[in-house]
Amino acid sequence: MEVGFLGLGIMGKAMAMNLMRNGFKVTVWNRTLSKCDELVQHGASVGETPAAVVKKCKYTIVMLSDPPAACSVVFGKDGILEAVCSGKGYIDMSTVDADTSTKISEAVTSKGGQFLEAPVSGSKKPAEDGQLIILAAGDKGLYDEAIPIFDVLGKKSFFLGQVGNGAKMKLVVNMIMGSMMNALSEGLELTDKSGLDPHTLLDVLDLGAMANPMFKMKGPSMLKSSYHPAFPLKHQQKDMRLALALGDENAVSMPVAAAANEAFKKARGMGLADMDFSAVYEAVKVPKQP
Ligand SMILES: NC(=O)C1=CN([C@@H]2O[C@H](COP(=O)(O)OP(=O)(O)OC[C@H]3O[C@@H](n4cnc5c(N)ncnc54)[C@H](OP(=O)(O)O)[C@@H]3O)[C@@H](O)[C@H]2O)C=CC1
Ligand SMILES: O=CCCC(=O)O
Repeated sequence: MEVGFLGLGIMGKAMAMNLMRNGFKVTVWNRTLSKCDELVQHGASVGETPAAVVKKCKYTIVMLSDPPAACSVVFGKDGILEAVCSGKGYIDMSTVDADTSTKISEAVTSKGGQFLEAPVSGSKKPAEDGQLIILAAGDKGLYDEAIPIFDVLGKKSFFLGQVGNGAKMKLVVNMIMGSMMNALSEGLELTDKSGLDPHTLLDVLDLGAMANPMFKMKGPSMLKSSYHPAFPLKHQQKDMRLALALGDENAVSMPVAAAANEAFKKARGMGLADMDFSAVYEAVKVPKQP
């Protein structure tokens, strides 16, 4: 099966490579075109523009940073609206809000194309290993056709109904994740400042009901101040912002998430936007006395 892939950041590169390893022919495009080179070495073709990719491929997958990026490849010059038509499937796997997804869906379907949103849970390693969790919504026919793609990219896919539902579910999941990361950061700092060993806290947490892969994986590197990005902090803050807007829309008070968002904003202000989201620990730490 031939698929197009737009967006070769941390996730897109891993996902496109995985598709190629599993026998898919892939045509890639990235705003910074040089990022296509490594994929070309592994057998990918390059499309000069998003429109050129859609023209060539029956299915096009998109994995871009945020709502403005997702919109730019659709509505911009040489964007997919210039090529999408009946018989073309457009699958946006970026994390965006429901309004953005709906706007893109309406534009694609008005040209006769099919649209599916399919944001994912799971980070760089699950993307490399085909172990993502796919939260799809939109055109059920396209979802069924895309199952061979999702089977390679993920360990489980959910079809959640109308466009917007996948985006909302993803934002809820990441809102919880961001709040948990803040709770862990505060716990590590409190342990340290109380004269206890934060490594012991990680051991205790890992043995009890709060044990989880995220604390187990991120905790030790946080204690080394090592924040090589798997999930960039700027994207986690974007997700908190979009989740809080969803809470606003539905009159759901979320003081814990709001406080976590403030910590991610503070971390961005400290220049940590491109570090892993666990770098929020630096924003939570009590400043050392001179
Ligand atoms: N990293 C993770 O663990 C996970 C991320 N996600 C979500 O997946 C999406 C991608 O994440 P990730 O790969 O980490 O992000 P990266 O920051 O690594 O990559 C972002 C991609 O978006 C492109 N881009 C940004 N702005 C524009 C624009 N205006 N026009 C065209 N292209 C643009 C970048 O192009 P360029 O190379 O030119 O900058 C790059 O290809 C995000 O929505 C994120 O929230 C979801 C699950 C896990
Ligand atoms: O959106 C990013 C999610 C990262 C993860 O699920 O580990």
